[in-house]
Amino acid sequence: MEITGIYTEILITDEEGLKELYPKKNQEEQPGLEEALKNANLNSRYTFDSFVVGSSNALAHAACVAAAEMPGEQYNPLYIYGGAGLGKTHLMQSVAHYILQQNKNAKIRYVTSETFINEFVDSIRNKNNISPAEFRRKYRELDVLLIDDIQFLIGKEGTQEEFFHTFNALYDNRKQIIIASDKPPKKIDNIEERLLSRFEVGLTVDIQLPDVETRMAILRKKEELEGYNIDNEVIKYIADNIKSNVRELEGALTKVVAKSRLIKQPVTLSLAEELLKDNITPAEKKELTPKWIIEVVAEHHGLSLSDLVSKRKNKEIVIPRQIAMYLCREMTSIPLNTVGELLGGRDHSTIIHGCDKISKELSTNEQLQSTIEVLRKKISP
Ligand SMILES: Nc1ncnc2c1ncn2[C@@H]1O[C@H](COP(=O)(O)OP(=O)(O)OP(=O)(O)O)[C@@H](O)[C@H]1O
Repeated sequence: MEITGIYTEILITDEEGLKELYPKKNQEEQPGLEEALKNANLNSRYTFDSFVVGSSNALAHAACVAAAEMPGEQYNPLYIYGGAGLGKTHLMQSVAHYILQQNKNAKIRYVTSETFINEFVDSIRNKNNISPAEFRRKYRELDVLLIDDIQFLIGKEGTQEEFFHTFNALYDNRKQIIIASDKPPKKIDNIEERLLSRFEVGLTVDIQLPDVETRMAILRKKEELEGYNIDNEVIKYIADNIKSNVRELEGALTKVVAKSRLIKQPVTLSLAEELLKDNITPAEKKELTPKWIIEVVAEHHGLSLSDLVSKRKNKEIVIPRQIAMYLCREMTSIPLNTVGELLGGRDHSTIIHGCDKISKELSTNEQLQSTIEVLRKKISP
């Protein structure tokens, strides 16, 4: 962390452990395809089959399917934008994978703009035995070009010029171009008008943050692909709490599974709570009021507000209700009568009883300790 500025976790395992963590499932490719994927610089796991479609990415997915079925015909260029870790690379590579499945000899290349820049600069310096002419040929003879993180290329004068000509050569020959970026073309700083107008000839689609149903489906898909077997309550917990992007969502599941295998224990809700307490996406910061606390507690337990304040006395509701009482007492100085009113008109002694019950339980119940810790973070990040 001190050196890279990135929070990194290191997992020490052996070959057997690795096989268990990453079983080779669904990775058998037909002969020749694997090599074609490698030559095109593609990750063989990024396919339409492994991509979960939800409302946040449906349009981008449909556009990619159309581009895969009729490359260069309909949406050219296809420009996909959205935040980090939301599936742009996965989706654009799925198009290439699909095309290669139809024709292993299709000339396809996936590059980040950083690689494009480096290769271009190397060719000018005649490094790696590639001349500028060869560099040009390599890109201008492609059937499909996928270029990721285009925002980093804009403004780099020589490279931008080179890219412009590459773009024109491919476009004029009706070759498919797919571009990914963290922002729409118009929002890229210093983008030249001539490049902007070319990007805008095609289709621009965005990918948004997935909703909770899509997050659940993504976790289920990962579980299926990796051969995990995880309880629904754990999947729901992760989907409810890791909202920032899909990369983190997948990382959370891997972390929980890895830990459970290391300690040779099943994946349980309390293990997930314990491990992920620093990863949960904080709720939007709001004023610290009992109403806010009650809302967060209800949402955390998958209950509606009306359930939490109702007269119902089943355990699934009573415990979260008492947790809400306890947190209101611990985190605010609002009179308990007011808390009682907010919790469905309960009297002072009921609130004291609920708070004391949780306090007592906390001294021995580790799962409750970790729930309270997570809730405190969500309430007051
Ligand atoms: N809808 C989805 N279904 C299945 N997996 C997904 C989905 N969206 C994203 N992923 C997975 O999330 C991870 C991150 O996705 P990806 O690298 O494509 O994001 P990105 O938008 O290109 O991010 P960045 O801008 O940081 O490069 C990948 O492992 C990818 O497979």
